[in-house]
Amino acid sequence: MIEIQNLSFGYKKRNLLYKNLNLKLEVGSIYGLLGKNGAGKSTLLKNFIGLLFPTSGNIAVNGFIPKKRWPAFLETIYFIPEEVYVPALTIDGYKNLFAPFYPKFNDEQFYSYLDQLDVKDKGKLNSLSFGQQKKFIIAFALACNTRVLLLDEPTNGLDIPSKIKFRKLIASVFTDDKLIFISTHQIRDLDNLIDRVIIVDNGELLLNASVGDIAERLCFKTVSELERPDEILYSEESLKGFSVVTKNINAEDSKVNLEHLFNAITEKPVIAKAIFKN
Ligand SMILES: Nc1ncnc2c1ncn2[C@@H]1O[C@H](COP(=O)(O)OP(=O)(O)OP(=O)(O)O)[C@@H](O)[C@H]1O
Repeated sequence: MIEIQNLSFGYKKRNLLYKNLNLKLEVGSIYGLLGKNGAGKSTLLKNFIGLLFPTSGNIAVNGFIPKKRWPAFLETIYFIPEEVYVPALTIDGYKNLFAPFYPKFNDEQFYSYLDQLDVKDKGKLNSLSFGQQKKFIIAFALACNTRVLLLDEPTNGLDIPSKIKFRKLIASVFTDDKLIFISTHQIRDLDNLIDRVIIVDNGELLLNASVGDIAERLCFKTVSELERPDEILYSEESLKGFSVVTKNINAEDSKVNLEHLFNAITEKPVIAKAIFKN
């Protein structure tokens, strides 16, 4: 579990990126953190893992204060940064060196995930391509079986088949006692994977809601004409008319379109906040 109370963070004290952010993330969910370039997604993840420290406020992850970086904390969490680093070691060499830090590391799963992601043993890891290195780290991270898994732009550098395999793998390893937190601006890669959406913009939390809740409060549909513009949070011309996001006044069933949701929330943050209040 991750609990953030009144978090303020800035790379410079006088220029805060986050101001008084409050957020509670529970195990049993796959969260998608969405935000534009520079919105502060990576910064937030680095605060969770203790690579950056809050300017003020508190963060507790699995009951620990991340900035203390106690071994008992670090064995409960795995962070895959956007740019992964692999040393000049073989797959087995890497596993033998780093797996002992994670008590729940599972060898059999590790090799199976490597196989599923099509990562072949070709000598030293640093001679693999960027995408292969990333898939190697994903396989290792999943085999660690940590309670919290933080992934920063995990699909960057992955080809299309690998993105599909990644999604399948995440869905298959997920259990109710885990919290998976995926930050990305490649929204389509999270389709059908996440069950909670968090949107940040300008250091502000604009949305923290389950996909079910979003489908209850908003309606995603195609209309031939834009009849009541004031009820529309977002519209986009499409082949059959307009794809729109509206308030779900008539309790219609619709599938959440993450890309349109993101545009609706970031373009109309005040209206969106009012819709998702309580
Ligand atoms: N080490 C740093 N020193 C100073 N400013 C930084 C540093 N790292 C990031 N920033 C700034 O903080 C802001 C948030 O950056 P961050 O990398 O968290 O955004 P992001 O949402 O992950 O972006 P992207 O989607 O492009 O990866 C940006 O304005 C960035 O320039």
